[in-house]
Amino acid sequence: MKLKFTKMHGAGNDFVVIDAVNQHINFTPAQWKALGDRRFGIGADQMLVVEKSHTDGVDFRYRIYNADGGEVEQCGNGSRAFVKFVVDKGLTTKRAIKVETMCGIIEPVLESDGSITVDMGLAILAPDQVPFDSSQLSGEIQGADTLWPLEIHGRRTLFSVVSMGNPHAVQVVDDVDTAPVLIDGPAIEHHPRFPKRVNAGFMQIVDRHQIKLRVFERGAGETLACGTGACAAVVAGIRRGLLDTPVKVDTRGGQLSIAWEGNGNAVKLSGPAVTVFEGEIDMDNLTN
Ligand SMILES: N[C@@H](CCC[C@H](N)C(=O)O)C(=O)O
Repeated sequence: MKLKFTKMHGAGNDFVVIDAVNQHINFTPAQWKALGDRRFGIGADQMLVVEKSHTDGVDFRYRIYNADGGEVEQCGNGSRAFVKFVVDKGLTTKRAIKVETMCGIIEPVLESDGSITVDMGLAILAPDQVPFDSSQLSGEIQGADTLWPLEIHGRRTLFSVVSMGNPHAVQVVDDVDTAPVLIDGPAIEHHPRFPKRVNAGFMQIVDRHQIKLRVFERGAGETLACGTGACAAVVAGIRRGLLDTPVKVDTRGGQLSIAWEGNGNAVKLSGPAVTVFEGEIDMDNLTN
């Protein structure tokens, strides 16, 4: 089978985007993994699939597969790429689009200056819904947040746990450039207290409206930017009393902007979405 795809990125978090409105897609996890492979496939942090929604009043369904082939709930940078894709391909003429994801409906808007802002919905803060197993742990209170102590490679590390539909564990570090992201990231991702694994965020506070952030993503490794990771870090930083909305998030691939007015309000994410090239791949040539 020949598959048409578009290669895109949002602040260097890169995607293979597939139109499943006009193509029939039914791939195995091994095929998704093969597509995402940077040597044997196209290469991407995530594969994004654009489908028609069957829910009234909802424009599209958006499915997300990590580079390891697993389907996941949410992808913030991908949601901006998604909007650019459906508008550029003429799949919609709307500028405010309702999109169904595995964890609910998000509402991205293409602004008149071409930038894309996504209403990512509410942050989920109850540990068991992240999901995070906090049994027999005593958390430390900081501001309105509870920090959970976990032992990572013999060091006691304090985490905020936040779900943006997908799970995040955020820690504050002095310097993101020297933080042990590649060493501790896998240990945090697979820590037994996160039953669905977790995305591991390392946040350096620059000032009350700016952070630097690196994220070791579940199922993808360290990426150049993580949209939901940026949302989770800013929510954690505001709850801890370290940040005030809005917050600029500097990642290794570019800058994202996050606004959050506190409990009961949706998290808003803005940032770039870029098309790199279009292609076609013969699925039969993939090694899986
Ligand atoms: N890059 C993403 C998040 C993609 C999913 C994540 N790796 C997970 O497994 O939850 C973003 O921009 O949010």
